[in-house]
Amino acid sequence: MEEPKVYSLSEISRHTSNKDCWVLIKGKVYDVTDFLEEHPGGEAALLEASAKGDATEDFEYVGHTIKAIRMMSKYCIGFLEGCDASQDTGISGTVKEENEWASLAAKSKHGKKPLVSMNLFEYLLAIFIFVVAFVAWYNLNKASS
Ligand code: HEM
Repeated sequence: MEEPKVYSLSEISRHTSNKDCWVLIKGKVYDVTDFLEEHPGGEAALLEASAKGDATEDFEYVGHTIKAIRMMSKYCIGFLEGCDASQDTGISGTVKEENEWASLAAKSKHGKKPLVSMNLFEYLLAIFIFVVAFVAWYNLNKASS
């Protein structure tokens, strides 16, 4: 099997243009030149992250989906020297889920709470208030007839 290529930081820092763009994420080096135009987060985000030296923080801050993580292997060209190539870079643990229906249902696009959101205690309290109100209404009705 072919040995993974190992690059120094100074070598990686020579590839920061839109004609030749590498990004370093969690010790892995990605040649994203062909992906610049397709990147849903825009070309500028990748170029800026590339110029920064280590794009890990920016990449994680965005919170890429599993779909994006799967795409990455296609662009991986090697490792930063000193990084253990056999080690799991752990990127998958830092991303948001691909299927975001559950979280979208829980909060709106702007991070606001949904209009109706109750926990068990609130449910029981609502039922209790309803029962008390019903009993009071029933007793009042009975007394007046
Ligand atoms: C090989 C590396 C990368 C790949 C394959 C990749 C792929 C993707 C994909 C598929 C998306 C669409 C949303 C998703 O599925 O998560 C996305 C969104 C985005 N990416 Fe990347 N990305 C990479 C690196 C980076 C880096 C280094 C940055 C630096 C800031 C970045 C910034 C963004 C931003 C800002 C968005 C838009 C997020 C949004 O609108 O919610 N990406 N990327």
